[in-house]
Amino acid sequence: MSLGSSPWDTACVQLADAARHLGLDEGMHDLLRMPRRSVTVSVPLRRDDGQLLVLTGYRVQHNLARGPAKGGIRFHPSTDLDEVKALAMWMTWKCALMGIPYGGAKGGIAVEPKMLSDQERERMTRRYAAELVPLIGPEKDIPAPDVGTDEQTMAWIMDTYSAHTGHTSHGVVTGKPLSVGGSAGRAGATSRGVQLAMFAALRERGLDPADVSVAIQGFGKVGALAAQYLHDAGCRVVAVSDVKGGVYNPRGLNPTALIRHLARGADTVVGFPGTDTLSNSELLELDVDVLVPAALEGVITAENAGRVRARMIVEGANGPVAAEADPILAEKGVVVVPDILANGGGVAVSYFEWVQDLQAYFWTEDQVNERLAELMERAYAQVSRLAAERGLTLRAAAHVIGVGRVAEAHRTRGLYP
Ligand SMILES: NC(=O)c1ccc[n+]([C@@H]2O[C@H](COP(=O)([O-])OP(=O)(O)OC[C@H]3O[C@@H](n4cnc5c(N)ncnc54)[C@H](O)[C@@H]3O)[C@@H](O)[C@H]2O)c1
Repeated sequence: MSLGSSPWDTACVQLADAARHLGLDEGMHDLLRMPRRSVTVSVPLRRDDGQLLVLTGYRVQHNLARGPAKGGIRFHPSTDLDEVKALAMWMTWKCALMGIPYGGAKGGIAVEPKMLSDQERERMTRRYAAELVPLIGPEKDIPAPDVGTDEQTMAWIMDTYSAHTGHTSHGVVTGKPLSVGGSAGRAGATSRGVQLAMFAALRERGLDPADVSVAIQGFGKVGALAAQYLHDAGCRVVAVSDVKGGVYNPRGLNPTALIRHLARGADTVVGFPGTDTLSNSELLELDVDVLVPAALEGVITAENAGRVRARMIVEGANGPVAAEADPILAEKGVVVVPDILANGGGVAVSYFEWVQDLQAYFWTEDQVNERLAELMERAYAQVSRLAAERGLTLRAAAHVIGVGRVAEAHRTRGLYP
């Protein structure tokens, strides 16, 4: 397969590599590539000024062999079916790698949520959720937050679904507020997982996490808390960015102060006192020990991979490294801790949330964090061991494990009819 740079191309190249390594036949490879269901819905929205705006929404259930579909919902202007298919495929391998009983899904609406009022966002979310009612449910497909969505979005989806089914259904979404069946520890879970994966990779190479410098692209739900946790653990977070640009201080930033700055109403990290401004592309090429892309996919490509100076990339985002960039990074000796491992903490605690919802019995934050650490450390150890045994990159090993488990589930279940 030729190397491409779209998210779907990248996902297909990664699957093809794993399929080759596992010796899967062409039929199984096709079965694993094709999304099980792809739905495109029209999302008509009455704006506050009375105008009608018709948006396009998607939900892709990539694979259901290991359990109900699981994956986030994204509100972003560049969301399209190609992107959602890729993100859904990565969810399938991620859930399998993390050892949790889910298939993979993803959804989204092509929209800039910041251009909508709170009321418009609520009406849009509820209409989209209503279109998905026949598809989603605690035993069928369980959405969660992603780029441009949050706890409140999940509460609206849960409420809309519950209104349609006639009873309160906590387990239909995860990443909910605590007041409606959310889990302690979910908000920080992806970022904690990023930290756990990063520290495991550093320690394995004899590096002390407290000695490393880090640059983080994306200062949203994943990036901001990753900055916070890494800073608290002693790392020097020298640069962070958002869609408007980045800030840099070689002596280290104070993520707590930056988060407070945004909470007080600033709409970007750019201009934060005591920092220099830098662009997103400059951030990706900084001379740091660890780079954490935590924004969108495809930011490291064949064009800029050669200029990456970080020794390690820990993928907080899904698909930030295009397939064509992977061999360039490997050649340079850059260790890539891949998305399906590094950001698997989010879906791990989503799984815990769903388990708690189904049992209507809730855990403490310490219990959640302890079990998250167990799952992350187990997945990291399995990937690292296979990579060492077979001379694979961490990404290839992670895919071999994830894809292999899904293929095994298909073989065990057999084909209907
Ligand atoms: N939220 C989760 O639990 C979770 C779990 C696993 C993986 N992820 C992945 O992590 C990534 C970030 O998700 P999030 O939930 O933090 O989203 P978010 O919407 O909370 O934050 C996204 C951040 O990226 C920035 N951004 C957007 N477009 C950008 C661009 N073109 N260049 C630079 N920065 C840009 C935004 O300004 C914001 O700071 C995504 O790839 C998502 O799929 C999220």
